[in-house]
Amino acid sequence: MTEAIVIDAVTKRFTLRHAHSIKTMTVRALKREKLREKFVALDEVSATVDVGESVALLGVNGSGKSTLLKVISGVLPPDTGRALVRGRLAGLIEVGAGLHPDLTGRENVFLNGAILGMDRAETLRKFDSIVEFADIGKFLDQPVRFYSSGMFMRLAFSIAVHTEPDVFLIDEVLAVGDPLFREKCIARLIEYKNSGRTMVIVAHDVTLLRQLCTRGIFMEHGRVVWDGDIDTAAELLVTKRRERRRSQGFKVPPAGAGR
Ligand SMILES: Nc1ncnc2c1ncn2[C@@H]1O[C@H](COP(=O)(O)OP(=O)(O)OP(=O)(O)O)[C@@H](O)[C@H]1O
Repeated sequence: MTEAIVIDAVTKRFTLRHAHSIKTMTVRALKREKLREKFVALDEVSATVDVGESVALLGVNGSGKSTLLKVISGVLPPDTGRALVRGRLAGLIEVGAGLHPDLTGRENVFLNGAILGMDRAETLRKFDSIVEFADIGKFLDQPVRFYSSGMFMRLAFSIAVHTEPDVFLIDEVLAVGDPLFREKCIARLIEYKNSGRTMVIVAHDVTLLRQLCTRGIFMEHGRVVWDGDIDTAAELLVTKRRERRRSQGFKVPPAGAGR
């Protein structure tokens, strides 16, 4: 099998600042408390994804999923280790990622298309199809800053999927927008997957992840704790979420009672 993505011992640290004003800085300094500290968001993460695989990244909030996708996409450089991607890459990593707020929908199709590797001729050829799928109608010539979050996502998704990427990275974007469009995106992603391309998707919706992926990577505190079948990864997520809610003082129904 050829590898589409290689993640090799990736570590990423962030600096957390505890003081954001001179006043709190002074108070903390007088109390000899730290003004900042290093936080490890990814801790020696390694994994490979073969061409044609659809992989779900799961974990409770803050476990490092988005950071890992950003490193894979090249948006964020790792501190140590490396991530390699083979072929054309498209990432929907933050809502509206790649769209410029001051440009119109039409202009963004060309700009974002180019960023994602399409030349003008290819964008022109696909333009009508992109606009039709995005269903932004009369807003096409409005700056995208006036779009609703659903419209924003529809356009970003439509451009990205029309670039026919070899590797598609998707972070939570399907949580935005109306249910009909979501269904349309899911159908498109299933088509994409069946065409033998590679996808890594982050979502909190376990049913969706089961629909799209057979493999799940479960992350906790920036480490991979499970890399295997999606059902085990999904079970882990349900269990960890329950534990987290319980530790926060919420009453949690027993396992199996309405996930
Ligand atoms: N730019 C940043 N500066 C400082 N800390 C950051 C930054 N980006 C992420 N973090 C921290 O790194 C940790 C991992 O964040 P990340 O967004 O990767 O988690 P996640 O698993 O995707 O969470 P969620 O499910 O909430 O999206 C979090 O504790 C987050 O606060």
